[in-house]
Amino acid sequence: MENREKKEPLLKVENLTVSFSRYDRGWNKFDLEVIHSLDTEVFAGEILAVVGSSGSGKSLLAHSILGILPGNARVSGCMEYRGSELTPQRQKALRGEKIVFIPQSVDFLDPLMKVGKQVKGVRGTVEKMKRVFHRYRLNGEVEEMYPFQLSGGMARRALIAAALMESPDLIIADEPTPGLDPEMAVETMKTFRELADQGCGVLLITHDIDLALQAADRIAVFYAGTTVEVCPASDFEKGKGALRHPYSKAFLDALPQNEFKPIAGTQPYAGKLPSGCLFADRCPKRTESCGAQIEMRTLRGGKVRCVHAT
Ligand SMILES: Nc1ncnc2c1ncn2[C@@H]1O[C@H](COP(=O)(O)OP(=O)(O)OP(=O)(O)O)[C@@H](O)[C@H]1O
Ligand code: NI
Repeated sequence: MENREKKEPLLKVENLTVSFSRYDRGWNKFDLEVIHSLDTEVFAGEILAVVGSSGSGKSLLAHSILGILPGNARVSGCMEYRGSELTPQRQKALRGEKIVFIPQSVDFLDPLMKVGKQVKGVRGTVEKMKRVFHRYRLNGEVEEMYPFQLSGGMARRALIAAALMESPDLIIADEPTPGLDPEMAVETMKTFRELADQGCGVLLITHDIDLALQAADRIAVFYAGTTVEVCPASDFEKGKGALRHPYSKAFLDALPQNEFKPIAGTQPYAGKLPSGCLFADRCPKRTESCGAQIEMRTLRGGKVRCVHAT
């Protein structure tokens, strides 16, 4: 990945903003901005893990790229795939074929269609399906079952299997491992690594930082709907000192395997965001300069959105 800077990314998201129209108690319409000035890049051959607390905008980023946001969502900013704009037409043409999605919710399975048919999809072959079924320990009977007959773990494996039936260039996996036994979770990461080594780009959204560290090349940290840090995965392994943003450091400290020390306060609500740094009210380094708009900047081989990071 040394030449990454010189290469063109497979996927580029720049200045993405997503808002939802809502109605308040007086039936006045207002916009709730849930993603703000978000940038992400995924290169061919790499796994980028996206981490961050619940509600930080990870799934909405995935849905924006795929073009599957609900009708009341408004999107602005720039998304490019292989150097040209990812228009709704292109999203539709690429979705499920060159850009595959492993959704966070197993509700994405069609309840009225047999699992085998769904996994095989339109273009898959029976032979390939049998191979993928075998790899994900789904036996022949599962083919004939309907989603409601599957356990949570089986449904999750079926979603992964369905994505692997295609020959994707970009895989977007939204929390693919909860409900899987550890062995299957490792198998899934192995599959992603193999696909990345063959030239795919993988955007892996996860709460499981250990798993992310095992698999990912780079890590993007989200907070309250924006990217606060992007860095090589090895920086997370080195520990707090190698990280750049105070939130990334606090996130690492809060993990059970570390100090298990939660950060005081809560992530700000989308309707009540502060004007400058979104983390300022919980940040030990806060000063007056945090009240201004903070841009992402390059620092020590990564990127950070903080004026104090060194
Ligand atoms: N359809 C919607 N209408 C209004 N707000 C929404 C909608 N979908 C998501 N949001 C809000 O957008 C924010 C980001 O949601 P998102 O699902 O992307 O979070 P996430 O990082 O994936 O969280 P989790 O780790 O829990 O999956 C949340 O505050 C959520 O409440
Ligand atoms: Ni999510």
